[in-house]
Amino acid sequence: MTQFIKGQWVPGLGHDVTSKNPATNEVIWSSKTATPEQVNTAVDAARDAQFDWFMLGFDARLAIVEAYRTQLEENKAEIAEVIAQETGKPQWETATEAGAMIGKIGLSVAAYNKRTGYSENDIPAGRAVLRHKPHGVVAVFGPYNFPGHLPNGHIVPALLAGNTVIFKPSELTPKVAELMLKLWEKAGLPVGVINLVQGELETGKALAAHPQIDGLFFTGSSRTGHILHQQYAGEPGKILALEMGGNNPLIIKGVENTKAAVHDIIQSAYISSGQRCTCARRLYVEKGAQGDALLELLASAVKQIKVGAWNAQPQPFMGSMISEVAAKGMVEAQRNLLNLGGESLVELTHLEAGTGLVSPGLIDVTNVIELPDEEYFGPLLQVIRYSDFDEAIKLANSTRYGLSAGILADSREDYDYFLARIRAGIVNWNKQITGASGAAPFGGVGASGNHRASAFYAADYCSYPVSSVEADVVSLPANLSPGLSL
Ligand SMILES: NC(=O)C1=CN([C@@H]2O[C@H](COP(=O)(O)OP(=O)(O)OC[C@H]3O[C@@H](n4cnc5c(N)ncnc54)[C@H](O)[C@@H]3O)[C@@H](O)[C@H]2O)C=CC1
Ligand SMILES: O=C(O)CCC(=O)N[C@@H](CCC(=O)O)C(=O)O
Repeated sequence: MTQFIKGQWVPGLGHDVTSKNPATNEVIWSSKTATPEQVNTAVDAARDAQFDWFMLGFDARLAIVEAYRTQLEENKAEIAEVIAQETGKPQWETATEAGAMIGKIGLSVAAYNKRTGYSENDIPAGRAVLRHKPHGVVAVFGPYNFPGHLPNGHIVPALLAGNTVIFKPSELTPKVAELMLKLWEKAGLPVGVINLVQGELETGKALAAHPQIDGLFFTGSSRTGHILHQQYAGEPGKILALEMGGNNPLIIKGVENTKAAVHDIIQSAYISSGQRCTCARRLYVEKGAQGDALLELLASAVKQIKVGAWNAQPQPFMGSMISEVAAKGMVEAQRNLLNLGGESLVELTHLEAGTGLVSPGLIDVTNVIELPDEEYFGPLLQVIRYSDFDEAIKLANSTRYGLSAGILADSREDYDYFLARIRAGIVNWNKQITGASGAAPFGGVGASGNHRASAFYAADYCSYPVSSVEADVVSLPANLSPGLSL
């Protein structure tokens, strides 16, 4: 029973699917996909539930969302364990993901009030009132890398605003989604307010193309996001929020504390085995002795990064990648860069056949004439040596993406210069470029998004403003317009 449709757990009527622990290849979940007909039923259920959910009012909706928070708190250890088992991320890391899911409730309430909510201003003989209304029925598509936190970041604000939801998680993380829905059910969510449809492309396509969807909130690859963007062309009435990938640059310039810089680089490029949209992919290091020393220390530290299963003790820094296919994809990406003239500083290797376990890689691509502008979604950092700062910034900006970017530099002037010129939605100074705050907007420009930032600004795409000019009774104005007499 893996689909949650109209308040009932029902079996999928499509084909068989399984989910595996990528560190051991052990099957941890199996089921059948939701068919397009089941997607229709889910959308109908969400439509039937929507007006009553909205009319409950914010406080009553919030009470249910708060009950969900209690469920998250009480089941935090289980959530962290299921995420770890299904994604391969180490437990220390998935504990922070479970914590972020809990934190999302308070942040979403604050964002609802600050970004949307209700306000009024007195005007002559009346008032101007601003309210926000939900779009209606929205679809939420989640990625595999944060299978709890990122869909949660769409679902919670969508529900608070009064929308109803059909959630289509990544086919690689169905077990996490099932657990989330069980917690919503326990929180007492009314029938039809959230529906879960599990499946692959067929399920996703049926949902995205459904005529009764008022909006689609997507976090995933740029490739899929672009398909959805084309699909929604000519549909101005539907809200589409796309949170996509990046080919993120990190520049190093004039840093005294090399060890600290190496730490920030590792946290930027290798956390979550490089499977974060914010991860640094391109590292710009000045030519010369200082840059050489930094790279030497970096290569040595990268070689020492511990990789292991999600539950290994002591805990590794990097867990498994999501699948063996993803691991092989990274080996292939490295091979391509070597063929183009790259020089391996630390080789990325597939550690164990049948698993997603890879060691982190570092590759110097300074001599590659045409560096592919691709997001290699794994632990492979490309190094580019530069001669002057303007060149580094120009190279950093030579991407169609624009999600995150950073500079490690002891000079504030250098940061200001970089900040003014770099094109990205998240720009950090002397901090890792991963681990964005949910109290800030989160989104990129270019091929990284469609200007619908998420996190604190998710409230914005979950409702539309309704402006009213109101008076309690119909009254004649003190002065009539010229040419009128009554
Ligand atoms: N900007 C952001 O906030 C974030 C972006 N990402 C990006 O997500 C990617 C990794 O996640 P993945 O799960 O591989 O993304 P993906 O694009 O493969 O899948 C995302 C979702 O879309 C569905 N889907 C795929 N093709 C579809 C189609 N043609 N029609 C409808 N639905 C379809 C999938 O089943 C899944 O639910 C990376 O590129 C990463 O950078 C990940 C996390 C955060
Ligand atoms: O949505 C939020 O609350 C903040 C955004 C966030 O958590 N970003 C993380 C993960 C994004 C990813 O999947 O790569 C980050 O910046 O590391």
